[in-house]
Amino acid sequence: MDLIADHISHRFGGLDVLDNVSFAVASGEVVAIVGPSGCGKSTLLSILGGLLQPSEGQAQLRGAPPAGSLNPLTFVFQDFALLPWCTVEANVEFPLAHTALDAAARKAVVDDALRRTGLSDFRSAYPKQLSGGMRQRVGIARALAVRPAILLMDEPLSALDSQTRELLMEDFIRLLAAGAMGVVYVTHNLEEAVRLADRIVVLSRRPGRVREIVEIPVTRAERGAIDARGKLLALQNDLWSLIREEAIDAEREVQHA
Ligand SMILES: Nc1ncnc2c1ncn2[C@@H]1O[C@H](COP(=O)(O)OP(=O)(O)OP(=O)(O)O)[C@@H](O)[C@H]1O
Repeated sequence: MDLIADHISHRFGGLDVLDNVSFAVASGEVVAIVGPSGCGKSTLLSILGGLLQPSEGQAQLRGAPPAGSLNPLTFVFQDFALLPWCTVEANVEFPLAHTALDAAARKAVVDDALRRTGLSDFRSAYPKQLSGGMRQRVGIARALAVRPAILLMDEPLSALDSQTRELLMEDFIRLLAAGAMGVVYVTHNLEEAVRLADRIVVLSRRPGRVREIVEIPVTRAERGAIDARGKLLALQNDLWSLIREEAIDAEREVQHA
């Protein structure tokens, strides 16, 4: 199943936030969205996920959802958005509550999501007993439980320290290799973008327009190799040159607001 951003523009009252944004995410593909602060990345993700109706254009899903999918689109948030009074298992099961699955089928789905995220031994723990990285694994397991066609991720690693972020990136690369899930990955972090994405949509300063769509010329499986790392670093520097001036302007604007 593919997700298409089709000429999306959005304004909040008198504030133009997005201007004619178009791109597509095919199944199995990771598309990162980068751009200066306040350029409309989270707004775009909300529109893609159907939480917000755009002023113009549309977000469309094309094709059949994966077998057993309970929801074609699902979100992973920066702050994990877990229910603190529920165990890991109950958090992962939460989105299944209003589905037609019986208890045994729900348990099978939860077990599978916990296994894929390395959480099987933590099923009875509460979020406050877990590190930030483990909490975000719960957020990812909960998203996987609905077997989405497309995962919408808003800065999923930015609340984590750099070592945990590195571990979760490795987990995430493994997880993606196993399936045909498409991903939209909003991030400020250009290193995450070049490590995880197949393509990077670079947005301009607000109102966010597509400045460039950059293809990553190395497969995810090859990105650990030393020469690939050099290529990715060069790409990361190119991306930074592309957005640096606008990032400075956006920063000044935030400070003077
Ligand atoms: N519900 C809303 N009502 C009014 N303005 C909003 C609303 N949501 C966001 N905005 C404004 O829209 C602009 C884009 O916000 P958005 O959060 O989408 O940008 P972003 O690129 O994700 O920002 P950041 O990089 O800082 O996370 C900002 O100026 C923000 O203040």
